[in-house]
Amino acid sequence: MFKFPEHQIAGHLALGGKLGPQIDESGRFCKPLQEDERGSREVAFYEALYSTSKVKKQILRFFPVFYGTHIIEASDGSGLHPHLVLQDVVSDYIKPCIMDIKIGSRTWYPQASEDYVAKCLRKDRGTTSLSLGFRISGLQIYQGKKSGYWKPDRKQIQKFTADDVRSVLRKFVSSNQLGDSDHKPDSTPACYMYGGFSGIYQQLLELKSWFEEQTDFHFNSCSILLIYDGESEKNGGNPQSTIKLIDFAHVFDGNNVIDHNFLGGLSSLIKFISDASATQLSKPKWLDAPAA
Ligand SMILES: Nc1ncnc2c1ncn2[C@@H]1O[C@H](COP(=O)(O)OP(=O)(O)OP(=O)(O)O)[C@@H](O)[C@H]1O
Ligand SMILES: O=P(O)(O)O[C@@H]1[C@@H](O)[C@H](OP(=O)(O)O)[C@@H](OP(=O)(O)O)[C@H](O)[C@H]1OP(=O)(O)O
Repeated sequence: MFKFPEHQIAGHLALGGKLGPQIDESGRFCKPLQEDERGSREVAFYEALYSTSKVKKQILRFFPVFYGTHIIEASDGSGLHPHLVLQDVVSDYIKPCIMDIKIGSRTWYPQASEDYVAKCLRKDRGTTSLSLGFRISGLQIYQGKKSGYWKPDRKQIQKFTADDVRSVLRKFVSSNQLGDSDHKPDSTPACYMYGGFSGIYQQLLELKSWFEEQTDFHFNSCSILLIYDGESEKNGGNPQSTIKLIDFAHVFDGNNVIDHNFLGGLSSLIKFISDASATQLSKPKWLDAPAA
């Protein structure tokens, strides 16, 4: 039984009778193949990723597991349609807090048409892509039982300035995240999410060291998802924060050249995250102390 992914925060949505992703109860995320070259490029990328022995397991864990393609009923009622079958990367989280960050100061690619380049350039200039090397495409933050999720709409997110991005990154890990902009986020638990040996910050550094070497792929217009569990954090449990790369419709052969666009954007994001968590990148001892 397929349903609309309630925790989808960006991209094409199946809402309102449109063609979009669907999930099942076994933890699969089925993304419809776009009928133009974007669909075939994304499949080709996943096949290449898993067939090349060059990509180590340590790096593969930053991608959703790929289960091939499957023909299922499309969400728009148009009948059978091929879908990418992926791991639903948020299905294990009770209250997933998610941020979709599109990496790169340019989202167009050299092979694209003039119209497409112009469309991307407009967006890159109109958002923080050009100035910061990345932009936030979507987010949701769990604020507790009473308030539920803070999930700003697409239009609001597209207007984020560099200062908004700074503040949202802090808010993402704050203990009193409120949608209300007058409220100063308290980023006390930043050390849980961003820092620590296996936190988001360390994972991003690991990913960066791969990008400093890999020349097989150029990741145009891809996103990194930052994910943690808002519920287990509140209960003081293991936060299981993670990063996942997604959206490979514009990935091309790297032709033995470093992907400077992605690497630059990723380095900038790391700097912003490091600033957001300020001096709290390593877990202080008092956090390990048993409750009195
Ligand atoms: N494997 C996955 N598991 C869970 N959620 C996912 C997964 N892949 C994507 N998503 C959700 O769907 C959103 C959009 O994903 P994606 O960018 O792949 O779609 P798209 O329609 O190609 O986007 P765009 O229109 O930006 O090109 C993500 O922000 C995330 O919320
Ligand atoms: O509609 P398309 O052709 O699939 O292009 C989408 C585009 O509509 C979407 O913009 P928006 O609807 O969110 O404003 C782009 O997302 P961003 O806002 O993150 O730029 C998608 O990236 C476009 O898809 P693509 O990248 O394949 O051209």
